[in-house]
Amino acid sequence: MRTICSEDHRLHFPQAELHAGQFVTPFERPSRVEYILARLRERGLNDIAAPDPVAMAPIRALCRPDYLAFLEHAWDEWKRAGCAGEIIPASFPARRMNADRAPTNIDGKVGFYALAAETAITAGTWAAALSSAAVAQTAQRIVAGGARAAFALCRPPGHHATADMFGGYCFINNAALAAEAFRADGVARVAVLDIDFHHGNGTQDIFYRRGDVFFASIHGAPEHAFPYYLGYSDETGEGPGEGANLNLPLPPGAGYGPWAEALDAALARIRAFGAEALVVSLGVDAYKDDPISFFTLDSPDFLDAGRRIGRLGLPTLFCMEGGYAIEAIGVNAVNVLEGFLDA
Ligand SMILES: NCCCCCC(=O)NO
Ligand SMILES: [Zn+2]
Repeated sequence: MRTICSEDHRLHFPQAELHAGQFVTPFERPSRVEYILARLRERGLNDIAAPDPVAMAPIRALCRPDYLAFLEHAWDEWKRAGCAGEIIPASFPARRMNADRAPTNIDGKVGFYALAAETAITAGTWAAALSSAAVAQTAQRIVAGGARAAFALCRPPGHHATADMFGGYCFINNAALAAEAFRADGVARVAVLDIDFHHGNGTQDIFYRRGDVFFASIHGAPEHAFPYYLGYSDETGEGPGEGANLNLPLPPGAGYGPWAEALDAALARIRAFGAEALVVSLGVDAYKDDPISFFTLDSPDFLDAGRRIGRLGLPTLFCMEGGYAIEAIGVNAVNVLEGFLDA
């Protein structure tokens, strides 16, 4: 299995993340990639390459133009406005306010395009987000070209990003880009399976009214887990997308038993949907020692999960999402890949 990874992920490493009322070193940090690369090499998965240059047209097709312009120019505008620190959202369009018009003021614009306050933007964030998108695009082309699977070692992650919002450490939705690329390649029905602990609200939002891309997510119940405001089981899609969205929320403390049942349910629905290609939003924050999550999966469970996904028999693109138990992230992420290859 070929892995695609860009060194430019290092351009995004904010000084701080707002967590539990304190500014802490961000959980989503460059060393995550190092641990995964080390484990890939340790397990003989040495086929690791840099991405092709980013293709902007698919990103422009996925994201709203004003949002992309915001991401590209936010840092310069922020600095021109005399803001001393990194960009952190502070004012949001709240209930019964006008969420359709972006302010001119950069502080207002930041909150307009943000879905949460933990994710800072720095001077290098735009370039890093584009490099992560290029990683997903390049890995998708490998699968579209006939490979059984490929691993897009994306950083920053993407599954919380919508067409017009960033947050949850995400800026551009890499998995959605890959699903759209499969569609553009002529794959009639594509499935996105999100096994990150957190609901992939961005991916859901992007495909919610679409019947050609099936979205399934296993995640911490939204009444207890970020992103909180999407991810309920009664969200089943709208219009042409009715029935093409499957949320499988699980309660605090859920272990591999119920999690694997949810996975099997998702895989059965993906099979019934008739998917011809699969994108896996590969977050491993369902791990028992993850610092910001509440499932209790252990490392061998990720091997079994990979096997179950592999038995679907679809061309599969793995897009790295979350996972913050840094010492274990390599084992857990690569276990999914090895389980898949073993299926
Ligand atoms: N309090 C913010 C939590 C962000 C979670 C990001 C993530 O791992 N998403 O998959
Ligand atoms: Zn996550």
